[in-house]
Amino acid sequence: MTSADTAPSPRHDYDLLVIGSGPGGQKAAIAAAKLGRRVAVVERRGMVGGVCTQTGTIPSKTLREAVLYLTGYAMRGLYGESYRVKQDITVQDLLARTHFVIGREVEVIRAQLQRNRVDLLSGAARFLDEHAVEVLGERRGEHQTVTADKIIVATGTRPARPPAVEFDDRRVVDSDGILAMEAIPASMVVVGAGVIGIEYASMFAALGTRVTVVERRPQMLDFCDTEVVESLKFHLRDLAVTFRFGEEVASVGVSERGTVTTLVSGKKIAAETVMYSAGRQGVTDELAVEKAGLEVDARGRLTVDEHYRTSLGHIYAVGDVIGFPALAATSMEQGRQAAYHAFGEPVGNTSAVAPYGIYTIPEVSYCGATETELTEQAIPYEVGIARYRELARGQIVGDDYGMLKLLVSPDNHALLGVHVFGTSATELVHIGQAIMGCGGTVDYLVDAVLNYPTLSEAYKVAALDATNKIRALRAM
Ligand SMILES: Cc1cc2nc3c(=O)[nH]c(=O)nc-3n(C[C@H](O)[C@H](O)[C@H](O)COP(=O)(O)OP(=O)(O)OC[C@H]3O[C@@H](n4cnc5c(N)ncnc54)[C@H](O)[C@@H]3O)c2cc1C
Ligand SMILES: NC(=O)c1ccc[n+]([C@@H]2O[C@H](COP(=O)([O-])OP(=O)(O)OC[C@H]3O[C@@H](n4cnc5c(N)ncnc54)[C@H](O)[C@@H]3O)[C@@H](O)[C@H]2O)c1
Repeated sequence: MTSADTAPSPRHDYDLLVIGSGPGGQKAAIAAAKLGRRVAVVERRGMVGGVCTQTGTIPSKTLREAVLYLTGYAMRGLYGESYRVKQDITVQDLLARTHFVIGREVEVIRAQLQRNRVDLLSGAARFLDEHAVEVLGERRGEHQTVTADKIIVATGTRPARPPAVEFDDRRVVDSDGILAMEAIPASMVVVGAGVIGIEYASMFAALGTRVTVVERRPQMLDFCDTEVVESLKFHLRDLAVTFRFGEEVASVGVSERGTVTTLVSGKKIAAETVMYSAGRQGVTDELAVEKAGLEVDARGRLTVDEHYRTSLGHIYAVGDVIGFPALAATSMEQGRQAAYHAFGEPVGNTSAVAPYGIYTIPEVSYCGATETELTEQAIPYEVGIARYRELARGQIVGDDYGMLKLLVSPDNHALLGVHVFGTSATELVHIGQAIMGCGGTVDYLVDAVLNYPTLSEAYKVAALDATNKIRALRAM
């Protein structure tokens, strides 16, 4: 394929048409507008901000914040196990905050698009040919055809629903349906121990729901540090979560009194609610991609090259619709990079180390390699650990379980991986990411003066731990 055509084309209504206003679509649109291009975004009514804002990242993270605050969970280390901010927490208590944040986020997104002169076209898009898209509005017969030089597909995913399971959005729900719950269930089965399943399992467990997690694989979150996952499992079990690993759901029965989940092994689990979080499916079925000459895979996803181009050089795809890693953070960056590439703007380092944040209770975050990966690749490393309970800030915030682990090369002291478990893990990880991204070594942390008392101090403690071990080894 030749390099991107950068000349504006007066032949089409827009230089760029973006389908979907999630993180990938938003950043693609604004990046192109900043380059002086005529841009439009197509989005369904009531879905501005995408899955991210309406049903995924933002509601789940706001719900988690409300759970942490109202249950007093984070303060129990200081005030005792019976500490609560509110005794009888209702769904209304939890969802009020969520609706408020979603509303504000939608306003921010609309304002950002407006002030960058990006047209927001309301409706569902479908391809007519490789440059023309029809936008179908909510009302019958309401449609318009728009043409564009370049098109970016950012249509995301929706929860995969196994055909054998009857979802009633009341007792048997997915991660969309859970946001419309009428009451906090006393018991719940979570099917699938992926990130979505474990985040919601921990939230409901903190609310006092008896949660059973059923997962087909023998383990959960196996891309994370093993020790961190063990600590998380310990904490969740302490909150009365039961894990059924290596088990598969055979059927889910529903009655007025609740649900019975039958596993292939014959076990039966009674619960008020069943939440399915067993993967997601690309939203391409209404897009008529074949009219543009494109194909999707069995899970509705589009395949792209390293510049996010589909098999057609002028149609790009970004975000969850292209699959792994399927994060809001990576989707935004893919959107920006696709737009820059489409209009010939140089893109920076595309292989920069990216963090992973899992908003369980307690939270988990990491960047770089895990111990398992380094061992498999026969790369030597030393481990430096800091435990929150030995940090003054850890005591102040009442976190006596958190830890930060650095994986360090004994040869050149390069930081190979950073793994954090506990309070503010998803924020703290960025210090390590910055050092890794700039090619720094752990020596910087050994010599650095950090604010005291902070959780960031964990970096210095862990760096000293790793270098002490490396020095001891050298002295042998
Ligand atoms: C419960 C949950 C929690 C999550 N938590 C996190 C987290 O903490 N951190 C994180 O980084 N990621 C998280 N994610 C993942 C994150 O939400 C996604 O990676 C991100 O939203 C993907 O962005 P996207 O640009 O692909 O578009 P999406 O946000 O998926 O939005 C796509 C948009 O395209 C629109 N669309 C689809 N088809 C059409 C069409 N034909 N015409 C017009 N519009 C169309 C849809 O209406 C939708 O609004 C979470 C996801 C879920 C479900
Ligand atoms: N904090 C975050 O960054 C965050 C939060 C939520 C979601 N996400 C993203 O959303 C995406 C989707 O997450 P997800 O958790 O739905 O999907 P997933 O594919 O990661 O996990 C689904 C899990 O369900 C299991 N499973 C499937 N069918 C089963 C069955 N019948 N019985 C038992 N177990 C079964 C699978 O083995 C798998 O472990 C992920 O790729 C993730 O990146 C990110």
